[in-house]
Amino acid sequence: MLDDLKQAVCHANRRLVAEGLVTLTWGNVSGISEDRRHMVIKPSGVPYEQLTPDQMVVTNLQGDVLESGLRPSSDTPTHLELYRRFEGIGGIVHTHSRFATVYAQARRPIPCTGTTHADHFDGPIPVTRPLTQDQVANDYEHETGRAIVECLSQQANDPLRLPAVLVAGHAPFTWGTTPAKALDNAVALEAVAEMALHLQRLTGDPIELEPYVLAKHQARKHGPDAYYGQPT
Ligand SMILES: O=C(CO)[C@@H](O)[C@@H](O)COP(=O)(O)O
Repeated sequence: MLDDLKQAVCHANRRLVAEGLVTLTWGNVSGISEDRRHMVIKPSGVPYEQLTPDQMVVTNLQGDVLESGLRPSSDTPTHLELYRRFEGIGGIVHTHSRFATVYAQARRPIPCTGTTHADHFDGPIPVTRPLTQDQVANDYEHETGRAIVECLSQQANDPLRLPAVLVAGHAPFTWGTTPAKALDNAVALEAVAEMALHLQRLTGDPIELEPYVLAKHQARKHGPDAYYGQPT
């Protein structure tokens, strides 16, 4: 069942290590089936180098495990909240990559300081509201997902044009139309977080990119007349 998706999700999880985005097992990648009835996610706490496609866990969108002898990622309910709310999302990545996590734990958005950011993210990367003690005690991972959904719903931007959020006190989530694209966005997020922090140290304050340069970089890469890269 879902062999191609299991392959893609397993490959993206192993890429977390290759891209330097994870320490120990602090991260996970999932993907959703084309009919949006099933999610495939890595098993919880298994070292990435040991992961194989047949160990990937298949759930329905209510979170019932349909296939695998292993427990799914502890963040499964968070991924599911996002898939249920945003139809365009096909893959999700969670990491504790250092620089993006520093911003999440400082509870500060990552400012859009330059064109590198503008190519990937249509504005600053927002931070979720903190969870209450009750939410953490009773339904932690679902509530994390709900806080992400709420944060995105408050943005004017299309979630696929702003494919990242910082969970307050925790770490980043990114997404894309596929698990591989969600992973690319996690790589880009970490790069822009590192640059923003260095810039802030260098200049005292972050320097925000002019909005018209941001708009141009979004349009040339993602707009109807995009000319960045090759036609697909
Ligand atoms: O965020 C955390 C821990 O703070 C978890 O996402 C991380 O350790 C990965 O957990 P899983 O192995 O996916 O259950």
